Amino acid sequence: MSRGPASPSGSNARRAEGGTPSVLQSRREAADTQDDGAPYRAGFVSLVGRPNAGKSTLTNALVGQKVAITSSRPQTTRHTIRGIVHRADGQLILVDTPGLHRPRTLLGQRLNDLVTETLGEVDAIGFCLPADEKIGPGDRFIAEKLAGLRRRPVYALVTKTDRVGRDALASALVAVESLGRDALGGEGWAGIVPVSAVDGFQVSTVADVLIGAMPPSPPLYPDGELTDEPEAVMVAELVREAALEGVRDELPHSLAVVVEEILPREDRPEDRPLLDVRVNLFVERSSQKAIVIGRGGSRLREVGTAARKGIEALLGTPVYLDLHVKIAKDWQRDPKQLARLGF
Ligand SMILES: Nc1nc2c(ncn2[C@@H]2O[C@H](COP(=O)(O)OP(=O)(O)OP(=O)(O)O)[C@@H](O)[C@H]2O)c(=O)[nH]1
Repeated sequence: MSRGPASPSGSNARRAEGGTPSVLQSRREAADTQDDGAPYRAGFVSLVGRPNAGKSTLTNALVGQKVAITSSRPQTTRHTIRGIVHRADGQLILVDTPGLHRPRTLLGQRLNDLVTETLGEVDAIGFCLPADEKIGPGDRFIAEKLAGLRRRPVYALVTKTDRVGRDALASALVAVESLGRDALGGEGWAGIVPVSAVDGFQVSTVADVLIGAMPPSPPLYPDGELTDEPEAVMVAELVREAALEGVRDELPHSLAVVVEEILPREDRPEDRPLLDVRVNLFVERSSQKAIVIGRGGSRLREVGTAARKGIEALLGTPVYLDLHVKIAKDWQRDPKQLARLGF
């Protein structure tokens, strides 16, 4: 099973384009126009920034729904997670990258490679710089990397403005502007937008600016599809594998697994995080439910233990796994149920 992040031209993007591998080329051939004559725009955006800069929180605020795992501990986002912003005038596919940092370990080097790879494919980049922290060597390192990708517009998003007063924000903006001129050369940033994902200040302005930077294109994803979260897909696979272990003949295709929620448990000490993972297993008949659960729940406990180990290894965090077995009668023959189960 692949554990790498999905790239912006990954499986779902291809699906939305009817199987064409090159999303970036084919979509430009058929752009729609809105009533006011302005073209509909759609494309890929990557939010970068050092660990804890607020990338995941801003992704959630833009999408309007919790999609990424946020935490006050740095480096929680190991995989690229996408959220999709649907608006009347365009669509943004957000690629949330892990904290870009100076490579110290092999994993760090791998992460940096992934980030650079991702950035090579997007249409615009939002560089998150927290308003309440001084610009440091980590930020300069990232800015220099971005300078190597000059073709993409880079917007400075000055995050967490709710944490500072007016004067401090003004000085932060001045510092960010000069970082852009020094590191990127020329006119520096394509734009600077102060934003707070917590109180909502200018979140829609960030979306306006980024949509304006996208190429004219028809929507790349169907409306309502908010996220293509590789974690959820992989978690579902791990549970499905564990649930089918030893009973494949009895439950050939009758098992659908849906990840309802992956959320960090609140009120945990910073050094002991816990993820709550809630998963539903759908079978077609009560006889199949009995097989999955086993005598006195013994089999379901084994399934839970096996799946939990895999999920913890995947996400790198202790996990509380909550499994529920439900009957969805004849789900394989019912289009409505199939849609609900993600088929
Ligand atoms: N007050 C305030 N806090 C914020 C804001 N945005 C993020 N935070 C907090 O800053 C911390 C880091 O935010 P994340 O969104 O997880 O940061 P990230 O850049 O995705 O971090 P990594 O996954 O480590 O790269 C969390 O504790 C957030 O709650 C904001 O606009 N205002």
